[in-house]
Amino acid sequence: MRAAEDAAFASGIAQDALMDRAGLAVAREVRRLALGRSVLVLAGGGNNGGDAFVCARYLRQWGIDVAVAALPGHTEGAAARMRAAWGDAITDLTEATPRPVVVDGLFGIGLSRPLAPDLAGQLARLTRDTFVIAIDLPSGIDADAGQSFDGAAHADCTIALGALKPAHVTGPDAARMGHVLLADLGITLPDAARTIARPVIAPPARDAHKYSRGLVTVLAGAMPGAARLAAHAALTAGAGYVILAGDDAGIGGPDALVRRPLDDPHSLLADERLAAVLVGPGLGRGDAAGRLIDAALACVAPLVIDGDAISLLGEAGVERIATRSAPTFLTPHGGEFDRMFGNGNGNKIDRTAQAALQARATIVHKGPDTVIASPDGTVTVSPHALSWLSTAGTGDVLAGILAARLRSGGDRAAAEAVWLHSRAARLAGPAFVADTLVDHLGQAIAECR
Ligand SMILES: NC(=O)C1=CN([C@@H]2O[C@H](COP(=O)(O)OP(=O)(O)OC[C@H]3O[C@@H](n4cnc5c(N)ncnc54)[C@H](OP(=O)(O)O)[C@@H]3O)[C@@H](O)[C@H]2O)[C@@H](O)CC1
Ligand SMILES: Nc1ncnc2c1ncn2[C@@H]1O[C@H](COP(=O)(O)OP(=O)(O)O)[C@@H](O)[C@H]1O
Ligand SMILES: [K+]
Repeated sequence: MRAAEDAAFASGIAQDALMDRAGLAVAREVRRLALGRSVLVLAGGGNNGGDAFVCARYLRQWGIDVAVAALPGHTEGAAARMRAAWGDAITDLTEATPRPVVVDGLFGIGLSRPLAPDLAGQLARLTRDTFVIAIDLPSGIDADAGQSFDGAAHADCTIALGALKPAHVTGPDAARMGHVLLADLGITLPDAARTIARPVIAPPARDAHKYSRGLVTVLAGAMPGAARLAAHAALTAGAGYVILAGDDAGIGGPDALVRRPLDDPHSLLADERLAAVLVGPGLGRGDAAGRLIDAALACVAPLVIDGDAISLLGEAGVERIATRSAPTFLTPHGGEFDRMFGNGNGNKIDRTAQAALQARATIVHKGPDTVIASPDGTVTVSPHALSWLSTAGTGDVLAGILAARLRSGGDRAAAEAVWLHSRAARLAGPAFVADTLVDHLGQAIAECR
């Protein structure tokens, strides 16, 4: 964001003009959300405070009852000019009284340390039982989502300026922001990371047949129900032909699934028509599992590695995956990710992007803030999954959808799969069972026109 702002300034946009855009964008939302209630604007000493003074000035101009409480500020620069342009009463934070709507313009991306306890106390006093609108970020939150600080503010609505920052979409503080709105400041941004969007999925070609649509083989292990769930999801998400291979794979599941024994995995996986192989759901962690993983890594088809297979491969697996000739996709939850890539520093976006480069694989790092990173540097974040997804088996369904999308989705397969999975969860409503997700995939796909 700072680099993008500097580039905007270098191209001739004045800092005051940019701050005016920011403050005006916030003021418009405050006017809309305040519904005639009186407003208290809190302004910090930096540019976040500058935005706050601009916001207060517009609100006053529009006839809204607005008061300002501020921290001491710089004596020069754009923020100081905005403070001067306010030209009205400013109270000290300690003397301010709460109002029904509070605009938090104390700190944004310039926060460099946790809030001091007395400041955090004042903020808590002024924002308790009020409707809080945060400028860029609730004050006290680390924009890079690298760490969580005590005493940070919360908001009912947060207006992200120019771009979403990592903390808006990932990490524990995303839950403190309320509804996040993005204000376009007209700044050109680098193509760093994107949030997920509804994909476009075309129907099969006129001359499609089951193999052209994709033959998917799912390897079953100790808990065959999980593999069956994944295979059923693959079948429903658009694969032409799904083989469920396992010694105990014959019971249950749709009749359209083709069952095969797993006595010779190498020859099973040598089929040139394979669009994808999936290993991991319910695999178990014994010797048999290790042999299946070896066979899967050795095959020349695109490979999805999930669950137990990721845990079994662990750190030593990274190099083995990186040297595969065909594309590899990993779908770890947080624990599995750490087992393979370590519990390093940095936010989830950076860690996942780094892991994708290391393993030369596309990583779908799951959770409430699923991050998809590809070895070509592309990063997509899915920040709004339904928390009802936190139930056993939903990951197996995702792995199956991904395996199905590889043939037609190519580079976009992982984002397609995550979107369809998330959408199916919404369609399934609250408190669903993982199996039910599969029933809603058809509707989710129908929406992708
Ligand atoms: N560039 C632009 O023109 C535009 C920028 N925009 C806006 O600017 C925001 C970023 O502004 P910013 O960089 O000035 O930082 P900001 O968040 O106001 O805070 C920094 C001040 O707080 C201080 N400080 C830090 N931590 C502290 C703590 N715990 N407790 C106490 N003090 C602490 C720190 O001083 P320090 O002590 O660290 O030297 C510094 O004085 C951004 O989020 C967006 O709203 C938009 O208007 C578009 C135009
Ligand atoms: N709190 C949550 N909010 C949104 N999505 C979640 C949450 N917890 C888990 N999920 C999603 O549910 C799925 C769970 O996968 P996983 O942990 O592998 O479970 P399992 O192995 O039992 O299938 C993932 O797609 C994950 O992103
Ligand atoms: K703020």
